[in-house]
Amino acid sequence: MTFRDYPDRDLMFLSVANTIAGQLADFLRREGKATLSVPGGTTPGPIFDILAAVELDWANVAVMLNDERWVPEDSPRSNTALLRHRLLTGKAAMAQLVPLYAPAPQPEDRLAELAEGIAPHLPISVLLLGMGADMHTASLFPGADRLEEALAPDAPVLMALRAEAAGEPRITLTAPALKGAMHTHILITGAEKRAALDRAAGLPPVQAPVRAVLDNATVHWAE
Ligand SMILES: O=C1O[C@H](COP(=O)(O)O)[C@@H](O)[C@H](O)[C@H]1O
Repeated sequence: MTFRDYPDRDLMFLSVANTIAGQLADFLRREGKATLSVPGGTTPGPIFDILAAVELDWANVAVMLNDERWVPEDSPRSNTALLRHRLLTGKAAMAQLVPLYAPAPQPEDRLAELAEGIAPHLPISVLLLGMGADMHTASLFPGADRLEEALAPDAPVLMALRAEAAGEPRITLTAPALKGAMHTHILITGAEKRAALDRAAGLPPVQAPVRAVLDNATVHWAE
């Protein structure tokens, strides 16, 4: 793991967005396409704002979420809505959204077709992850009903999980899909998450799911 701390959040957002844009540009130059996978939640919005204004061949960038809360897009909890409003706009409006949600009562109802949609866009070129103070990343929550399966090396790319702390049912990329990414960045803010990251480094992934992706990640932190 590489750890970078920043004097303030604005500097961190700018620097991480700049790094991601550079890595995407490299993929586009070498392969003509790239996949960017990103978190939802409260932390990444400013990075999305910066990226949306960057000049890139966005039409050849597939953008997907690492995980989604099983709520319709008009819910304030929808990670897809966040993506549409903050990232897939401006210069990035041409990017291709790979959906992680489709209307249905339960994620299992649409899991197979959503996984099929993701498959052509793997491995992920650039992965940006968030982390909760409980050490969950994507929707791999400690105590989730199928966490051990989702952490296993032979896990399917996408799974539906439920955890008390998660609120609604979740759909999430599993550990092997996340670990297959070519570049991995974890974005965290505040003292509580920094302490959680330190704790996670000494715990097994089943207790601290973020541990599953730490080895090859660059962690970006600002107070
Ligand atoms: O529920 C989620 O939480 C994590 C962390 O979110 P934050 O609000 O603490 O930044 C996020 O990475 C994940 O994508 C999201 O679904």
